[in-house]
Amino acid sequence: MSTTTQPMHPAGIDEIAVQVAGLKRRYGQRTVIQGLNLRIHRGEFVALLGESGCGKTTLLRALAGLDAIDGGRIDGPAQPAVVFQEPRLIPWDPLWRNVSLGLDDKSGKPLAQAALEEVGLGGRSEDWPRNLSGGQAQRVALARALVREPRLLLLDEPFAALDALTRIRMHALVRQLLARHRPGVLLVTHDVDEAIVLADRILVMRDGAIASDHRVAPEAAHHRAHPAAEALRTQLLAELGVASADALH
Ligand SMILES: Nc1ncnc2c1ncn2[C@@H]1O[C@H](COP(=O)(O)OP(=O)(O)OP(=O)(O)O)[C@@H](O)[C@H]1O
Repeated sequence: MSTTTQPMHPAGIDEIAVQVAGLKRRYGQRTVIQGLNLRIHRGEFVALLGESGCGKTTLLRALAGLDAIDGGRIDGPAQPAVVFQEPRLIPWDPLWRNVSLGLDDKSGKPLAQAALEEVGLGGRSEDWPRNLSGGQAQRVALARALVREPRLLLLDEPFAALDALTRIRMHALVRQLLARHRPGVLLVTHDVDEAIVLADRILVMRDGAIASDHRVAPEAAHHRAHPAAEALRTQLLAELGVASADALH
């Protein structure tokens, strides 16, 4: 069973970050995405859940312009910002240069320094990627993504490789950063609780399309044990084919 509702986006936000209509993507004879529709506004945080292999990364790569599409339309920025599971930093460039990649050095360096400051690494701009922890490296990747004030930010499981405490700190940081920069965000994750904590809307992908679209009530995002969070978690796990009791183990 799925609940396909068209939730309201937060008040005052009407600029579209990306709009997808009738998207189709094939690998050889195999159709992975078929007739997918999606709209994300600026300032809106959308999480995408779905069983392994359902096509989440394929969708993200299409939105990122990394892969061609076989049908439909994507109306959005040609080069949105992307953060992957691994930070993908250039080892022989200091942090500021990693963050200002593609910008010219003169204007890029102060922008990169300000972005590093924002992610709590203000004193480290001349340092090297090899000297960073996993969480710090991922903060540099976030700074690099936000330094150009993107209209659309794509996050492909960016916190999956981090330990639980670092992940919680990253969630708080991401919320702060996004409140300031207000891109539209699409987060691919396997973590139902991460989706509830971070997202305004949660989409479940199935059979190559968006099967359901859930608005996250603010009280559910702020309190894990709130009945609204419990109800949404149970609903999402059921849609993903996992009983809630199994998810605890
Ligand atoms: N380059 C490729 N060539 C052929 N098939 C591919 C390719 N990339 C992905 N696929 C197939 O497309 C389907 C969707 O893959 P995708 O990586 O988008 O799934 P996913 O939902 O992101 O999975 P996961 O949650 O496990 O990361 C899978 O069946 C996969 O085998």
